[in-house]
Amino acid sequence: SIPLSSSPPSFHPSLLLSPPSFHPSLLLSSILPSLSPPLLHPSIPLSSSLLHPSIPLSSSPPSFHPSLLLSPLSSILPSLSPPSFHPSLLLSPPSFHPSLLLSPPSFHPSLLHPLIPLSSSLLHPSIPLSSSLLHPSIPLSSILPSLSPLSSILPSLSPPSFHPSLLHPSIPLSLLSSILPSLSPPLSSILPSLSLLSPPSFHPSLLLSTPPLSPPSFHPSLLLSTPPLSPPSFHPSLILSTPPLSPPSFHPSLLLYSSPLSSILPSLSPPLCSSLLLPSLLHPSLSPPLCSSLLLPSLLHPSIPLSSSLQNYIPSRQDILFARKATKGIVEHDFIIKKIPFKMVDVGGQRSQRQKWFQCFDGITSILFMVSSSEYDQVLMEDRRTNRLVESMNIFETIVNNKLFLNVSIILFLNKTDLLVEKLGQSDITKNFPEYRGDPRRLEDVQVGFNTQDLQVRSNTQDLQVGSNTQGLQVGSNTQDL
Ligand SMILES: Nc1nc2c(ncn2[C@@H]2O[C@H](COP(=O)(O)OP(=O)(O)OP(=O)(O)O)[C@@H](O)[C@H]2O)c(=O)[nH]1
Ligand SMILES: [Mg+2]
Repeated sequence: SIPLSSSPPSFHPSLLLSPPSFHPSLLLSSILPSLSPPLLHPSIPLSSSLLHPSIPLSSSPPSFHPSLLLSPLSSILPSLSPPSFHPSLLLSPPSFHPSLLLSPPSFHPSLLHPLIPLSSSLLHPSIPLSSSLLHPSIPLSSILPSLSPLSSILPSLSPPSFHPSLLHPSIPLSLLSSILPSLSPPLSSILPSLSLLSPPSFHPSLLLSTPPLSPPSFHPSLLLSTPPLSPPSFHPSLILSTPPLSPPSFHPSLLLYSSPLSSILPSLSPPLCSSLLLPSLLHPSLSPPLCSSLLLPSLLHPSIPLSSSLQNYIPSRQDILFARKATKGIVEHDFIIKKIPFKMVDVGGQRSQRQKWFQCFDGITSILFMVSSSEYDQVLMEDRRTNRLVESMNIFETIVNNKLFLNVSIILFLNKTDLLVEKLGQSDITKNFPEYRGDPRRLEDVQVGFNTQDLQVRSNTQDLQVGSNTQGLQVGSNTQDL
């Protein structure tokens, strides 16, 4: 039902064609019902039996020949709008080969493209993964019973047929991981066989409910493996480590809510809400700037046409607060306070952004260093082995002790106190910081602990002066208090 012409530039059919992961039958079978004209032209003698997953492909090759795709194509070409589709994609030998129809690995994340309805048949005919699974407002627990066949299917599927990508990021894995142990056979017995299938970027250990995955510290970005994602070219296929595809406008960080979603997704418990991956952002019909910064729960349900629900949308203040857009590049803000001009330079904190910092260091008078105090039990998106707070402390230590900044005032903000308060009751800080000696449940203790002997950031010349106030905590630079 979504016109193909609406798809550029984020979607490119070549994504669907790259061997060996693409399987045309999977694609066509899933979109045929919704795309009658122009993709499915009656004059294309592509037999439907070829397209239906329930019919073994092996039975169809005799009746299929690529030339079947060629002749009638000319009649539909005019209706396909470049550049999102080019007939050569269908014709050129490297991209398409009939052998792809015969023995491909059977799943590719491009099949998850929003243009393609995520139907159960798309995944595997026998997996009743309904599209409603994608809607976060529907408790997964009510659907999970129907997932139970997963456990029985896993062993029986031949290796190419099952792929961890069945765990689409839109499915909160933390939910799955809490349920899967109760499945029979247990996940742990399935995992060894998964490891046989795993492409480089996936490791079954990601599925285990060890710290990174257990709520509230689970974050779907952990599924994206350790190699840094290089914005702006994220595509779900990166999860499977196929060569990076480069649609221009998508980055997984766009998907990450750092604010509690519980208020807008009341049926999900807060820890899970805080880190949902939402597929709606993948939809190319979302136009910037909405596409880059906003997510609407109403957009998530596949039955709601994205284009229509967006038409009259005006973001509320709450929507804007919930938005998350990672800073890329260097963003300057000029403003005047009491006739004094200020220039604020905002840089991104992700590892890939840090090499840009040095460009801004000349002539600065002050550094505001932001650290999420609530992330003491979380790991980096770029490197799931590194604790976020440890990473922040290390960078801060480097900055604060750098001779370049001898006369630069430095303010350390430990923000997200609200999340810290929520988290202290649930996640013991001593698990990540055994040297911490205070009361792990007392906010004041933990806040002071960030700055005193336990978690202190020390200068190499003298201890830092530490102050605290009701708003937050400040740490003086090694030359002056602030
Ligand atoms: N709950 C809560 N959320 C906060 C707080 N401060 C910031 N956030 C949220 O944290 C998310 C990340 O904030 P950003 O301003 O994008 O963080 P950043 O440090 O600029 O991130 P980069 O640009 O990637 O370096 C946003 O969704 C903010 O709304 C806070 O004190 N409490
Ligand atoms: Mg930023």
